[in-house]
This record gives sequence, structure tokens and C-alpha cells, in this order.
Amino acid sequence: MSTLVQVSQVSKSFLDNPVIKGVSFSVEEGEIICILGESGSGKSTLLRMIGGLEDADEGSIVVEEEEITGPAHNLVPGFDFINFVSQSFRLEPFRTVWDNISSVISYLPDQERETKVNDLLVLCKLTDKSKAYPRELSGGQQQRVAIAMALADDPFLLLMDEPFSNLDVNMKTQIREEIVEILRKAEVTVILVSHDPIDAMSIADRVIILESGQISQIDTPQVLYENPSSPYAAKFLGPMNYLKVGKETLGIRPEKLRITPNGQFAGTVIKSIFMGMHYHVSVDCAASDRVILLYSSCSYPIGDSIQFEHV
Ligand SMILES: Nc1ncnc2c1ncn2[C@@H]1O[C@H](COP(=O)(O)OP(=O)(O)OP(=O)(O)O)[C@@H](O)[C@H]1O
Repeated sequence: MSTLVQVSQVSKSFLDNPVIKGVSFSVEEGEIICILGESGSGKSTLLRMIGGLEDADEGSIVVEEEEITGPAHNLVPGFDFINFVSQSFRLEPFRTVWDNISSVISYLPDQERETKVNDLLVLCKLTDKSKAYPRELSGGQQQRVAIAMALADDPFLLLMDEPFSNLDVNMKTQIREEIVEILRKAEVTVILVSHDPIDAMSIADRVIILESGQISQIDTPQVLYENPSSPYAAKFLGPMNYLKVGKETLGIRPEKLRITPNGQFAGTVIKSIFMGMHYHVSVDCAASDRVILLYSSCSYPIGDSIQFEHV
């Protein structure tokens, strides 16, 4: 694998408001990277700079050995080898699926274009929908057309801003799996912005946690989940408890705490909610200044005293 994207010491302010502050990272060819962060942390601005839609004030962005610059330097912002997939899909409503995809590569000779569109329909499992109009498609199918269009002119890099946010919650898991399968088969490099930890864990090879315009942590989802470097990084991949043990405060995920009669920690149940797989039991505990979350196979009455341990 070789480096496709190199972001070096990039900063950006809007008026006097610094939004991105000295951000550096690299992306390997074929990698899928997810940028997570609070609203306003600068995720979209960073993505737009990588795509050449926004100028950086300082630093450099290089994609496939080409320096990426924004609208101040390019009459038509953006680069041929970088494509965006937006949350609104941007399909042409009066064109069929076939024509939507074909329109992206209208410059190709007929035969070549037909082969390419057919290949993309197979890749994106849309062959039986080629004559359908966007309004006749489900959200997931529209999403796959948008991906097929974004892949049509063989970009090196795909940028996706909250690609799943407009999809039905019940369908999201399946759609996400289909999209990952397509992206992996296409072997395209992807940088994706999301606020959903499941996107990060199920899709990304590595995750960037962005905090007020700076990288708080960058690592695989597993390392980030098990060894977050700060409470800010920890909260993006799931709930975290903070418990005092001696002079130290440990961050412990709920599944690493077990309710047991002689556990080292004691607390009082303040809430017990059935969540399907297990109950979420909230506990007030002297060893923490925050409410502790425990997972349990049974419910506990409010006010019950329980003990639990770190496993
Ligand atoms: N064109 C602009 N002009 C002025 N300020 C801007 C502009 N674009 C973004 N900002 C500001 O920059 C900050 C970061 O915005 P950005 O959209 O990058 O954050 P984000 O992390 O993507 O947020 P969200 O998750 O809510 O989309 C915000 O305070 C925003 O108001």
C-alpha cells in the first residue's frame, strides 16, 4: 500500500474563527477513514478542503502527488480524481438509473460507456433497476445509484459527508453493509464524515476523532474503543464509565463491569431500562461523580443497592 492522501499542518479560519488547527494525517490507498467529532468540530470543512472546495489558510494537502487547492486558485473548484457523495444523493429525477450513471461518463465512446455502466449496475446490485426513475427507488437503492455515479469515472478518492443520515433507521444497517461491500470491491480510497459510531466501527479501517479543529486521536476502531486517549475520544464509540480506584480514575466500558454480590464497587439503582439484548441499569456510585451504566440480563428495582466489579 502507498500513501494516497497527505494532509500536513492544515489550518483554516472563517473570519477570526479558527475552525481547523494544524491538522496532519495520511491515508493509504484503499483505506476507508471515518472522521468523527462533535457538531461544529470542523469535519465538513476538513473534508471540503481535501476535495478542493475550500481553501486552506496554511499547510498542504496532496492527493496522488497533486497539490490540492481551493476555489481561490481554481476556476472550477474540485478535481477529476476526487468525487463527493452527498447525503442528498443528487440524482437527476427525470433520468433513469442507467441515464444518471451514464451521464457522468458521457465523454466515453458508446461501447465503452455501456460496458462501464453495466459493470457498475452489477457492482451496485442495480441491474434490475436500470430503467427505473429515482422516485421509484428506495433510499438504499438511491444511495447505491449515487455511489455508482461517484465511482463511474474511476476516482482515486471518494469523499462522503454523512452518507447515511437521510436513510430510514431500520434499513441503515443493511444499507451500510451493502455500501461497504461495494466500496471494498471497488478498492477505492474513502474519507467519510459521520457522527454515528456504528458507521465508524462497521466501515472504517481507521477513525479520526476531531476535537475543536484538532485531531484528538487517530487509530483503528478497536484501539479507539479499547484505549481512547481522552474522555472526548471515548464517548464517540460508545458509553464509558469513570470509576475511582485508589488515586486513579479508570475509564471502563459497561460490558467490562459485572453485577455481583461481592463486587468492589457499590451503588444505588436509579434507572433500569429494557433494551432488548439486556437491561441498561443506571447506578449512583460513590466511586464516580457521573452516573454508572451497567448491562444486566435482569432488571433491578429503583433504590436497590447493588455491587459490581471490573472484569
Ligand atoms: N462558510 C463558512 N463561513 C463561516 N463559518 C463557517 C463556514 N463553514 C463552516 N463554518 C463554521 O465552521 C465551524 C465548523 O463547521 P463544520 O461544518 O466544518 O463542522 P462539522 O463538524 O461538520 O459540523 P456538523 O456535524 O454540525 O455538520 C462551525 O462553527 C461553522 O459555523
